[in-house]
Amino acid sequence: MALAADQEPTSPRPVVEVAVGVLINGAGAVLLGQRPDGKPYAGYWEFPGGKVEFGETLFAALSRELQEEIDVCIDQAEEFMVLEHDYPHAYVRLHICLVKSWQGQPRGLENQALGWLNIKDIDRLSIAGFDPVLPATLPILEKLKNLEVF
Ligand SMILES: Nc1nc2c([nH]c(=O)n2[C@H]2C[C@H](O)[C@@H](COP(=O)(O)OP(=O)(O)OP(=O)(O)O)O2)c(=O)[nH]1
Ligand SMILES: [Mg+2]
Repeated sequence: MALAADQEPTSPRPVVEVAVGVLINGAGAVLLGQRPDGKPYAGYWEFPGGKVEFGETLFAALSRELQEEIDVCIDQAEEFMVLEHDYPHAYVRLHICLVKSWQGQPRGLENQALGWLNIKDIDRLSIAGFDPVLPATLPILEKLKNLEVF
């Protein structure tokens, strides 16, 4: 018996692995960037990062992306959480790392705005000037509220 179109088995969507860096400074603030024009969800705030390339370790991908996007060289990274999200443009798996030590002053190399958000202001994103945030970035911010910073 033929299956109706909406019952046909669908091939799984490829998973796009993404390395995401949460830079935390000495004042308990995290760095967000605004997605540049031309990318899906342009204008939305996110943590710096991007797609892991074939054969790359997570740390190598994170180091490369943060160099390319915000011109910093990271000294270390700690795994913080992993989450998946099904966007219309891609099914992504985000590997989120905390970065507490880096070299250089962050600056937007893709003409993107950057800003430091104090963890205490996570419930006031709009007032703090970080609205809208990417849908899959919100659970990261939720978990950061529970972080014992210092
Ligand atoms: N960097 C980053 N990506 C995120 C976050 N939240 C979230 O859903 N994403 C999604 C959006 C994208 O689909 C994907 C990251 O891809 P990207 O567009 O940053 O990739 P990329 O830097 O390699 O950019 P490109 O070279 O492909 O243009 O992960 C986040 O907080 N940071
Ligand atoms: Mg990126």
